[in-house]
Amino acid sequence: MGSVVDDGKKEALQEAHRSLLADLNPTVVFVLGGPGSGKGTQCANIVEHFGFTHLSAGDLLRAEIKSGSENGTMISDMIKEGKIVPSEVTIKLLERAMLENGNDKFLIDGFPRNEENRAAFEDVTKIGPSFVLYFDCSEEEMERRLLSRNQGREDDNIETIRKRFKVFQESSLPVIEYYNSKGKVRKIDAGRPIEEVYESVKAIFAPKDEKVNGHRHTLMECLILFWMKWCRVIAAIVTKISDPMSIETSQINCFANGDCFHRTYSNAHSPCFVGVATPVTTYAYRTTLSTEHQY
Ligand SMILES: Nc1ncnc2c1ncn2[C@@H]1O[C@H](COP(=O)(O)OP(=O)(O)OP(=O)(O)O)[C@@H](O)[C@H]1O
Ligand SMILES: Nc1ccn([C@@H]2O[C@H](COP(=O)(O)O)[C@@H](O)[C@H]2O)c(=O)n1
Repeated sequence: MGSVVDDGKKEALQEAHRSLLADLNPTVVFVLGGPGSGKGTQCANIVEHFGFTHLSAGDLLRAEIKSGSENGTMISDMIKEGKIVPSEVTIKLLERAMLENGNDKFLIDGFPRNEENRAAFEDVTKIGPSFVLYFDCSEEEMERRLLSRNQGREDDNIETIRKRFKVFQESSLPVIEYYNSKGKVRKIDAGRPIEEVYESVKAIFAPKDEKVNGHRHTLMECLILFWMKWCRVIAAIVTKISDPMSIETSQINCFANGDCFHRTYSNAHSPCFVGVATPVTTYAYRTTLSTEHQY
């Protein structure tokens, strides 16, 4: 046990860390879903393509046990029982990991696991998630995955798995419902093969700028085409005035029909279709408002 002075120093250091983190004001995405729903697997993909840092609360707790910390035994006992470790411990680990890493975009996987986790994190760090990625998967499928995970985890046995499912239903789902009531949940059907799940994940993380720029660029193309066709008509009219016999009907037709411009943007799911029509061009833009992404 530390002295009062040591405790005071630790508190001051903790406060300094908090204020640094608040200044950093990182983007945080909470990644939630039942045990074995594929959170870690998909986080690895997101890290690779979207520059986030993956922080798994479970991994941090397991590392804390290995480090020989004074909380090690308590954490180990909780994990074996599938119980949720007190927020204070997990939040300190998360804060430290965020500061040490230095990135400003984090996927926080497996946290908040209950209402206490959620309220304490927001209260202490003053950070709210940009959104919550929720991997929805049946217990049957999750059980199958966990029993064949083979990573030597002490909690991947049928007895503990059942306890973890119960904790997820009773404590974690209400957190997802809380964020859903704030419009922050992006729900993914996680019962599909890894690549298919990632397609849905990707659609959520794809930078909006890319879509906006793509949109502008296409509109610009439309305007250029439109302008070029007017130039050709004007040229044809001028030619006709100067030499009435020289014009070919194709010069007029190409304006009316030849280069109708169709461009669609789509990514598979239920599309919302927005079309803008001009006399000579049709510009079509599809955005995906996949119902899957709404909780
Ligand atoms: N879509 C999928 N289809 C089949 N197997 C999958 C899929 N996603 C992940 N898996 C496999 O299932 C197991 C559990 O996946 P993962 O560790 O990503 O889940 P998790 O949600 O992070 O679990 P936990 O909460 O217990 O840490 C792993 O062996 C992984 O390879
Ligand atoms: N916020 C959290 C996250 C995890 N735990 C404990 O760790 C176990 C394993 O978590 P995974 O996300 O790696 O599956 C979990 O069952 C809890 O015991 C926690 O307490 N709090």
